[in-house]
Amino acid sequence: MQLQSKPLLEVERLTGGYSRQRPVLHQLNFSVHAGEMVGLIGLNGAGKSTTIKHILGLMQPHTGEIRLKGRTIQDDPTAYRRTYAYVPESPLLYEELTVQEHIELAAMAYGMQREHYESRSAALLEEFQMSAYANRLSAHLSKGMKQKVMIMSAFLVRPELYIIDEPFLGLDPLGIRSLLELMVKVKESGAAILISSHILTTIEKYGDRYFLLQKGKLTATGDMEALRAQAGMPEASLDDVFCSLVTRGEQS
Ligand SMILES: Nc1ncnc2c1ncn2[C@@H]1O[C@H](COP(=O)(O)OP(=O)(O)OP(=O)(O)O)[C@@H](O)[C@H]1O
Repeated sequence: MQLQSKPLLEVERLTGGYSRQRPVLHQLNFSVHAGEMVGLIGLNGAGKSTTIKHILGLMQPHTGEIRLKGRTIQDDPTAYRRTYAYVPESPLLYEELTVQEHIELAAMAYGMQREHYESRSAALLEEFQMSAYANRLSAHLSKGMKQKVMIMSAFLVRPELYIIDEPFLGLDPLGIRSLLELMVKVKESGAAILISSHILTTIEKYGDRYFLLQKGKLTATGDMEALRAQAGMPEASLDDVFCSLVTRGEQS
């Protein structure tokens, strides 16, 4: 893949976390380009969600800088936030709103025109087998259905960057397939995807590059070939490379 010269997302020397006395992330440097899917991988507690919270602008870096399309969240908070859509690990919905109302809310937050929103939302509801539930209150949805609402809201607004945190666990097989197909489609149309997941066999099939986080530090980055080379395992799967690299990291 030909990478554009200017990355969409730039994370520079990011040190951050929940208290300045005990940072969780240490001097992270990475970038994500338009048209690529990057997998953020690491053991439980490695710092994946904390990294994502910093990128979303929910947490302030202790030191370092995060830029989306060249600007920080301080430069222009609205423009910064409209560049990405976020699918959280656990669905966060307003219990008293319906599926359709949630999707509408996302459209409004991103300033979408009504005609775009209506046709796209109908297509997404169909794709995720949710048309029959469009008017159901979110309080009455199953866990996977709630997750589908978050996914549909993100894909509705067609952002330049999708930030997706562990999406595969609550979804049924058809939902997973729909999500993966959509991810391929938006990537082909030039969007970037930063996805965090422990389901490495799936990530390996779709990812262009991977960032391996260990105890808040980036210990490996690159495509499968680069990771295999670092692990000294020329034919290995991402799963095997991951296990080998993290075991060495935990012992060091
Ligand atoms: N709200 C919080 N307050 C204080 N420390 C936290 C908080 N959330 C997470 N941490 C700590 O930050 C570190 C990184 O956690 P994080 O949630 O980023 O890991 P993760 O890689 O996303 O893990 P998982 O794969 O389990 O989701 C852990 O040591 C965790 O205990």
